[in-house]
Amino acid sequence: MDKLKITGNGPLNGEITVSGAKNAALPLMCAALLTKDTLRLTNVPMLRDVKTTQKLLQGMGARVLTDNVHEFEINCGSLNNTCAPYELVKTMRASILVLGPTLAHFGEAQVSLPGGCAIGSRPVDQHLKGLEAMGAEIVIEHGYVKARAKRLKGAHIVMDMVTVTGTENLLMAAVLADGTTVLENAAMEPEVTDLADCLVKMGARIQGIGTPTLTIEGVERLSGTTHAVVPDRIEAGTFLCAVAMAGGKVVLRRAAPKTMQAVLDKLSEAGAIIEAGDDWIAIDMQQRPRAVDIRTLPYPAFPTDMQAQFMAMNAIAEGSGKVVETIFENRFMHVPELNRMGANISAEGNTAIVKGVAKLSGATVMATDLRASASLVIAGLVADGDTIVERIYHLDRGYENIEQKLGGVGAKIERIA
Ligand SMILES: CC(=O)N[C@H]1[C@@H](OP(=O)(O)OP(=O)(O)OC[C@H]2O[C@@H](n3ccc(=O)[nH]c3=O)[C@H](O)[C@@H]2O)O[C@H](CO)[C@@H](O)[C@@H]1O
Ligand SMILES: C=C(OP(=O)(O)O)C(=O)O
Repeated sequence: MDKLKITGNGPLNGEITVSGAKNAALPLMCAALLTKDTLRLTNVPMLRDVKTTQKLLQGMGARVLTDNVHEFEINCGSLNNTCAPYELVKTMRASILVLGPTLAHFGEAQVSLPGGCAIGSRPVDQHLKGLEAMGAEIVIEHGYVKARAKRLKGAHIVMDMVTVTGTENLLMAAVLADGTTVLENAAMEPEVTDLADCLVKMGARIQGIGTPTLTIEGVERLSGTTHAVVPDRIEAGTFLCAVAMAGGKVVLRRAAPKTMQAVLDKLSEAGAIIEAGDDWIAIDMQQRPRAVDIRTLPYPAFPTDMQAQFMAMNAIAEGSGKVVETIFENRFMHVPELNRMGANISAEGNTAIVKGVAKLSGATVMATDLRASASLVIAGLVADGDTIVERIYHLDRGYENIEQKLGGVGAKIERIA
């Protein structure tokens, strides 16, 4: 299994191009299930999760053409199977995103229940509750969600909590429903907005995009379109943390600074000089970072997907920072691994206190989720000696060419097969 070897190598300088967002690309690929026409997506990141979604759609009978760089053409005109099997769902929870569009377009869907994962139990009750409110008959049998509805009906749905994929699933279901659906307490994440914008281009009628109340007037059919995936704010944030830790001056190209204000504010608070234009962000860091307090919350507040990376930054910062994780109940797996590298972090419940140390020391570490793995990679950039990050298939789920991108700005990082 591949590993990454990272050798602490001083400041980072140069430019990095940000990829399209994983968390936007996956629902957008599933949106192709809503039309018989071709959906053409550009700026798709080449990631393991994208390949898994491709396999999932192909297994259902979709035709998927890709240049294997960043473009996909997906046509679900001859879909012959409405099932998402356990073998694929277990490797990628986002597979649940086929449920809403498949049910809405084909009148039935079977999706393996995703189950828990390393960061939490992650139930999908809100997805199911919303679809039932729209008239779907749902049973759970043999580990599968089996849903049926001749045509979904518009409904007024108030979600119990802010759920990103829950909002996306119900939005994709509602666009083809009979009548008007109101989704309240909807997620406002930029990836939800990106999906909604693409659906509108396909002919959907959606009001309130980017707000917590989405009003969707169902239409009879949607058509194909071309859509560019929004830049990945989490990948961009990860690189900014790396520079905040290692020092240096880096410009991120093809970024979307408007989608990451909370993260940019925290980096400024840590002492980084941040400048940004429409599609670029420059970071200049010439000092040791100052520790910052963070509390994860739904967008536009600080994202849970950046919590581990900020924990790594706090680990070598001046002072101490309090990190509160309010989204997932088990998202501190990086704590013991960072401590193995010499960090001083104590965690209890959903709160971690990070006392900054002057230096980390390289070690062999591993993580069982994506962002935890990313935090270990950037910690390795500032540790003495070599850090070996094992089990990097997690990283490959969400980062495109991370070793080339960081290597391009001066990091010493290599993949060991
Ligand atoms: C593919 C994708 O976009 N993944 C993102 C998405 O995950 P995902 O959409 O799975 O996360 P949610 O926003 O749904 O989860 C938020 C919280 O709600 C809970 N919940 C959710 C649905 C539900 O039916 N019942 C329920 O209890 C979850 O367990 C969690 O505690 O948003 C998360 C929160 O920003 C991010 O960390 C993930 O990177
Ligand atoms: C938790 C994440 O992804 P997923 O929802 O795909 O597990 C993530 O991107 O950090």
